[in-house]
Amino acid sequence: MFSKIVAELDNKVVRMLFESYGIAKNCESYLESTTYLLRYLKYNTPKTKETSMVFPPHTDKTFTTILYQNHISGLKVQTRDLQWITLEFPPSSFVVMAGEALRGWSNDRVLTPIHKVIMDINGSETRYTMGLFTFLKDDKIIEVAEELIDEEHPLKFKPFVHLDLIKFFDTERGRRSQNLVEDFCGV
Ligand SMILES: O=C(O)CCC(=O)C(=O)O
Ligand SMILES: [Fe+2]
Repeated sequence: MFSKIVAELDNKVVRMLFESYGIAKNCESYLESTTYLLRYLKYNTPKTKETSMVFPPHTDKTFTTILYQNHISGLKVQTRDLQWITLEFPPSSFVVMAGEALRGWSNDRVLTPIHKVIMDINGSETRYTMGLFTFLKDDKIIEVAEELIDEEHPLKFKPFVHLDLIKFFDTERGRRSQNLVEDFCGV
């Protein structure tokens, strides 16, 4: 039930995104090809400062990620100008984050932020999160729409299949990459 409601929220956000770029016509084929993964995470309070980073910095390899947490915060996100900000979001709200595949789809207009989880060493409560992770299944081609290409934004990425991006991440070069989509399918 939870995942159904959050998947509906995801679909709404994705529709808004496509509409905002004037390419609503492409949206349904993406939504039809979307597959979802729900994950629960539990973070105990750290015993020492060294163990307070309970999820190291990373980007999600998804199309979109939606996170829901209990009343214990800890998610930190890096902005475009490399500042770390702590996201405080109450249990009645969700965070939507762009994954690497969405960065590719958007011709690098949408930021796929590096994020991490740091638990307060003075805290006494467990943090729980639920994440809904979306992926484009099978051989659905993720392709930059012409509307997203202009002089200021020349085409940056060749068409790709999401699973191939994930397979690339699973290689030595992929894991070391600081710029996953570019290294995988940069023009
Ligand atoms: O628990 C969180 O707030 C973040 C989890 C996360 O970044 C992930 O599962 O990829
Ligand atoms: Fe993440």
